[in-house]
Amino acid sequence: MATRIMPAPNRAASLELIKNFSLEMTGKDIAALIEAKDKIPPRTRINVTFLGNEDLEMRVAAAKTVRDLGFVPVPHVPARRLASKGGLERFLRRLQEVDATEHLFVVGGDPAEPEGPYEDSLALINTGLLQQFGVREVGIAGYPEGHPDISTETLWRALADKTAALAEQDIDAAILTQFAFDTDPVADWIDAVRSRGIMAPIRVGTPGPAGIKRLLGFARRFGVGANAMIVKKYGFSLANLMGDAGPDRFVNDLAAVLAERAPGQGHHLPGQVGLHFYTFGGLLATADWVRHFTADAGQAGRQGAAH
Ligand SMILES: NC(=O)C1=CN([C@@H]2O[C@H](COP(=O)(O)OP(=O)(O)OC[C@H]3O[C@@H](n4cnc5c(N)ncnc54)[C@H](O)[C@@H]3O)[C@@H](O)[C@H]2O)C=CC1
Ligand SMILES: Nc1nc(=O)c2c([nH]1)NC[C@@H]1CN(c3ccc(C(=O)N[C@@H](CCC(=O)O)C(=O)O)cc3)CN21
Repeated sequence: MATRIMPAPNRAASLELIKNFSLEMTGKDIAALIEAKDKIPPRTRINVTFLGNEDLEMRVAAAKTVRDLGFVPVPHVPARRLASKGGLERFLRRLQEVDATEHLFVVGGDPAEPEGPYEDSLALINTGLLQQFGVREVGIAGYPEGHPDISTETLWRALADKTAALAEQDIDAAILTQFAFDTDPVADWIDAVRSRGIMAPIRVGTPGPAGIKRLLGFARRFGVGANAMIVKKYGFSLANLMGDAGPDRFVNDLAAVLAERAPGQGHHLPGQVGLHFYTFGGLLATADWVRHFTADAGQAGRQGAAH
């Protein structure tokens, strides 16, 4: 694929894309969140992962801390990691006790085989339990670059089934994507989602600023494409594996590409698109990066207006 010339940054579009961003933390990032709290706008949505290396108390404590600090908790509920219906109800009840069930992210879960009764996130949505625990919006996963273990056809069918199931239960849906380093697949995937009549808000998974080796490590761990051309386009070179890389180019390029894709040129309106930052253990660095990027884009916009 010829390397597309990246469009000039469109500051207004970048500001539009980054406002109402969401963040992700793990159950081990409570101290980091407390340290970063003054750098994060009030009512920012903060996802709390449910990985194999935390326990129930940590996950509930993290969700409680998010709510207590004035942000909106979005706990992850990975279907395959729940051992029983009772376990799911216990988790949802504990989250409701700390006012953290309004927004959930319901995801399959990385285990190759389910550890309990739920094969996938649709099965969990179809239990009908979510409304009983006050759930108002469910985030579901999207894959602009596909998934290493799941066929693209299966992913499209799952996306359609989940959004339909949530609509039937009168629960709002939001699509949260796997992170990426290349904007072309993301813009094309957004077009494909809208062409299927799925209009749910999309939050594009974006790598927070982190060490290049760490970013590539997570890319490999989660099956995210990161070949030499793409990481160069993102802004770091495989030759130089030291130092940090931030998503400046990714955010500016995606915003500009989406702004260029006016309807009528064979594209669909992108609809509501925002950014979800995977902090990769760098919550404060990500919060700082967002503040500086937003200030710079705003300032450049004002200067531009001044010319
Ligand atoms: N932030 C996070 O925690 C994220 C996690 N993921 C991972 O992506 C995978 C799929 O999640 P969803 O899109 O919610 O799928 P899903 O639960 O909607 O399932 C879609 C289809 O893929 C199959 N499937 C689900 N998880 C699988 C797995 N681990 N291995 C093989 N097949 C699987 C299901 O049987 C179903 O047919 C999960 O492993 C999930 O943990 C994806 C994105 C973000
Ligand atoms: N397939 C898939 N599974 C996932 O679990 C997953 C994705 N994709 N996409 C992106 C997010 C990001 N995820 C993570 C998971 C762990 C850390 C992390 O910082 N782990 C550190 C510290 C230990 C901890 O906090 O758990 C580590 O070194 O593992 C970050 C992001 C989970 N997510």
